Amino acid sequence: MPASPSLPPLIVTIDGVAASGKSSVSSGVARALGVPYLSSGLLYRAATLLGLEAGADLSEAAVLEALHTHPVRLEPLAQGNRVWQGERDLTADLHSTAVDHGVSVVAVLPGVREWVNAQLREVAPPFVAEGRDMGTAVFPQAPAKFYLTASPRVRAGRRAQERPEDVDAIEAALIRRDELDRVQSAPAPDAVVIDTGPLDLAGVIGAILERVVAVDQG
Ligand SMILES: Nc1ncnc2c1ncn2[C@@H]1O[C@H](COP(=O)(O)OP(=O)(O)OP(=O)(O)O)[C@@H](O)[C@H]1O
Ligand SMILES: Nc1ccn([C@@H]2O[C@H](COP(=O)(O)O)[C@@H](O)[C@H]2O)c(=O)n1
Repeated sequence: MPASPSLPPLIVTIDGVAASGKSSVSSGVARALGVPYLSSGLLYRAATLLGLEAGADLSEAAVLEALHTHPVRLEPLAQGNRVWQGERDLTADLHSTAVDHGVSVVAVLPGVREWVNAQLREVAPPFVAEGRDMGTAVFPQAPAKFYLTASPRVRAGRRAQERPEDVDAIEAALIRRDELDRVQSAPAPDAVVIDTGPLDLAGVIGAILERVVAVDQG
């Protein structure tokens, strides 16, 4: 009997708009599958933090110089990613208001996108990759792609439970970030789009796992 062809190690991509649940859902899916997940957003945030700390403008040259001088690396754990600069753990500083405001400006710089994509492509699959363009630009070959959405109000309401900020201000900031990120945030044509508004976290994770298992079994 001929040997059955072996399937390539699985890549699952989970893209979506800001605060749609990408990291919580990716962590849940990754833990269920026993694989790591990769947060591309944390790398864009780290590039922004280094650019801000360098004190210069957030120009491409300044940000790339900062990344070159102080190399950072992603630690892609299933329970939550961390970003390191040598022995310094940057993770807790990556969701500040200053980084939130600057990140979309840094993320459109082509050299920064190349830097992030190269870091992600160095990781050997299987894994879950989350962000905006995982299923389109970075891992277009992935056999299982998902795109998460929810209304700005729903997303802001969820965020307001994590942060002591006004829900209207959070909603306005999310709408601004969605607009600035629009170019790289188009769903892959072969992605399954999930409106997470009516679902709880377990419901979204369950829907994705059901589909992933079907894809993985050929
Ligand atoms: N389906 C859901 N039901 C209820 N709460 C949810 C759901 N999905 C995500 N959340 C909550 O919404 C908040 C935002 O989720 P999360 O941080 O995972 O989103 P994200 O897309 O990774 O955000 P960002 O784009 O800012 O990195 C978290 O508090 C999370 O627990
Ligand atoms: N694939 C990606 C991922 C992220 N970005 C940019 O980074 C910002 C922060 O990402 P979060 O996932 O933490 O929301 C996001 O607003 C984008 O500007 C990106 O461009 N591509």
